[in-house]
Amino acid sequence: MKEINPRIDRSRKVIEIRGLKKAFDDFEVLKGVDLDLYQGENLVVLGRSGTGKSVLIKIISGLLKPDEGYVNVLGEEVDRLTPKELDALRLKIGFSFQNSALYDSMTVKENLEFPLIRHAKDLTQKDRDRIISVVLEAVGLSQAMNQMPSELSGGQRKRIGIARTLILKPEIMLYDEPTAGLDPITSIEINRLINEVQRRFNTSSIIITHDLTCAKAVGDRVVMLLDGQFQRQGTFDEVFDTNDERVKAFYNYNFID
Ligand SMILES: Nc1ncnc2c1ncn2[C@@H]1O[C@H](COP(=O)(O)OP(=O)(O)OP(=O)(O)O)[C@@H](O)[C@H]1O
Repeated sequence: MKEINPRIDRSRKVIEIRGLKKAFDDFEVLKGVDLDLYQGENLVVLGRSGTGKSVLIKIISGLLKPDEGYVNVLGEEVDRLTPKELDALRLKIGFSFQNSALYDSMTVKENLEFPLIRHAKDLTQKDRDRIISVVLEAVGLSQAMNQMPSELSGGQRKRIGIARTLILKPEIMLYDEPTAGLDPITSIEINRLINEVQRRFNTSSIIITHDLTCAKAVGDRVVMLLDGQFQRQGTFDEVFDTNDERVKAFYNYNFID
């Protein structure tokens, strides 16, 4: 069980969502979702496949428009931003998606340099080298600087993917199924890294997962999306301390200790 991060600032919400609704044709995916993410917090969103977790992330990042509701990210009402303002907001959000693949023809260093060249044009080569060293060290892979992605294990590639996301110093990290497809030992390493990123960079994160070992290891707070709404919220143990058969079924099906 994770010890709750003492540096969480509950007076500062980095994401605030109220009454969020989203339907596709007549299929209601989100039916009135309320969510707060506090500065420095790791919030885990649990839910079965198809419950709308990715839709929620896409709405937070402005890729999808809500039908109804209020979505505020880092003080900005996402729905009201111009495309340019939205681009600026997205630079403050780090996306670690399942399919955020590395460029196979580039070395690790070149992969990490790419977002800096694109989005931080004022930096000198010396600045870029320093930032790359810091993030590689943070993910424990300083020695991989000049390797090609094909020479790395799945877990190492995942770490480099997270390093590439961190390189622009995001205020919010969104992790979509961070342990999917990894063996249990590598999953534990990624869970540790998510906590390390929180501690070192003071980021606020949403972690979407079905992996209950991951939820328990990284979540300061856990919410469960069921039937289009957050039915349960609290610490991992609080969320599962219930007689709700749907929640018990999710636990029994997913938890491997
Ligand atoms: N652009 C879209 N058009 C139509 N339906 C969509 C669209 N995006 C998502 N959906 C539907 O919304 C529902 C929720 O999808 P979502 O991808 O958010 O699920 P999820 O909880 O992330 O699942 P998984 O864990 O499998 O990724 C699904 O039934 C999906 O088919």
